[in-house]
Amino acid sequence: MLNNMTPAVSRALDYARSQSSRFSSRDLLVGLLEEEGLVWEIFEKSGYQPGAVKETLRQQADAEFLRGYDLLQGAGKPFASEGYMDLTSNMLLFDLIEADEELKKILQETVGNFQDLVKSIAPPEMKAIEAEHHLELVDTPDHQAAWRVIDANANRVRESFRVLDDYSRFVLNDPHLTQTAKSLRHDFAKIVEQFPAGLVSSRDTDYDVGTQIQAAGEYRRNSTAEIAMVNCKRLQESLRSLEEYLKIESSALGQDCEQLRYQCYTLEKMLAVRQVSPQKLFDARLYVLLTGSECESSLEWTIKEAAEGGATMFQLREKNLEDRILLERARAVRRWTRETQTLFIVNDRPDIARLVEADGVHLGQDDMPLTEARKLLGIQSIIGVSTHDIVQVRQAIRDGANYIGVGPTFPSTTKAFDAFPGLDFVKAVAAETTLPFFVIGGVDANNTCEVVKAGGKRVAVSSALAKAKDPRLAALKLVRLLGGES
Ligand SMILES: Cc1ncc(COP(=O)(O)OP(=O)(O)O)c(N)n1
Ligand SMILES: Cc1nc(C(=O)O)sc1CCOP(=O)(O)O
Ligand SMILES: [Mg+2]
Repeated sequence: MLNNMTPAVSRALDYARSQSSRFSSRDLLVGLLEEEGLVWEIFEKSGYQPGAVKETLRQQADAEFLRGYDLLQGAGKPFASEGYMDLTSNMLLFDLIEADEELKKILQETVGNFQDLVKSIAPPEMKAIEAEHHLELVDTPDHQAAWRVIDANANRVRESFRVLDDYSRFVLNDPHLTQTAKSLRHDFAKIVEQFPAGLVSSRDTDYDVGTQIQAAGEYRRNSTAEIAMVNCKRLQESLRSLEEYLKIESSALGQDCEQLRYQCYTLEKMLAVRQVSPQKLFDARLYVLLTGSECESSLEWTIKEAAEGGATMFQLREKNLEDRILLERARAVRRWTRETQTLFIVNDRPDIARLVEADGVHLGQDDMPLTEARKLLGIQSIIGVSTHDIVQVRQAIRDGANYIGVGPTFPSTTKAFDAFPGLDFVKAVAAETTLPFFVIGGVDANNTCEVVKAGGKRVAVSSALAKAKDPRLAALKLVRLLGGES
């Protein structure tokens, strides 16, 4: 075996030992996957679901596998000739798969690309894999104390990430947020992989004066949303503490924690925006964009009729009015939307939205940036963003949009476009996020079924309602096609 092992391998070994004194190769592999670091990433890149692999392995009978100690005897041999000094987690993975036929068979039978997996860990490609670094554990009382703090906070960070992962996945059901939380968790695992191998020895729970002290209310939460927010704060505080105490050991790792903390603020913003958005936004199916001069009849009548037919959200989209007239019109629309108990969004203009106490503003890619508009309007206002590709969708989510417009889907008589991302874009957004999104651009009763088939649950329309002789009936039809109640 190579002379030393990296901290990740050492922790995997600790895990295997904790399972049984006669631990098996399976326990070692589960230990490597428990790290959620390099090995996890290798599995993921090879098309496996590492969490599922871990569960499959756990369910196997222990007797089928080789003894872990036997396997460790020769571990890393193929790599030693390449000049490697330490046994790293990907070397151990290679040895496990090479030596244990049972493990190999299970991995071949599990969904994923076994060939890719083997290729990515075979010795010649080793140099392409990010090297693991690790710090020395300096053995003075002060350093030991610092490492105790670091170890405790690393555990808090891992735990909080797990809570946020679960919230994004099981409460919000959101692929984009789940992926974001997971990728931050993996970034953190990469930082932890660089901690010294003997770190667990600085853990001293028996003498930890904090284990018996509980803050009042620590066991009481009122909602899953509160749990998520509390854990966002806990995560940030723990990262801050890590950042400080790591400065004694490695300024680079301290900076990594700082960067991660900033990314966690973004995650918090993305989660918080779901919680403050009014229920009416989640319930909205039909969103109507209106320009006074484009309405077949008066703006007031169109709003009231459309609301009777089931439209629950209106946007005042005036492109050519002087500010005084726009302000006056926006005030009137605010009155009518209050009367109909519908949401009112002003297009393009956060200042007008604020003055008339609208529910929010809609911003295009060339309008004021969302983050600036948020400063004017605050967290309680709805801010929607137009998106035309998936990169813009991801950015809008990161910036804290309450909803997005997704289009143009079909040719429109209201606005001319050169390109149409169309229904493929709708499908991509539906697979990416559970943030409310409105399919827009030429949507009417003739194509709403296609929108629904592509995964759209909400539409934003202009001419289909503004030009309708009977906006109430037109709204009713669209809402029915969307599968909602009118
Ligand atoms: C719901 C919704 N989606 C998209 C738009 C378009 O906004 P933008 O790209 O800024 O274009 P204009 O409407 O300002 O011409 C929208 N208004 N509403
Ligand atoms: C203003 C606007 N923005 C779009 C976008 O895709 O960003 S589509 C669009 C026009 C919507 O009107 P109609 O329903 O009459 O086509
Ligand atoms: Mg605009």
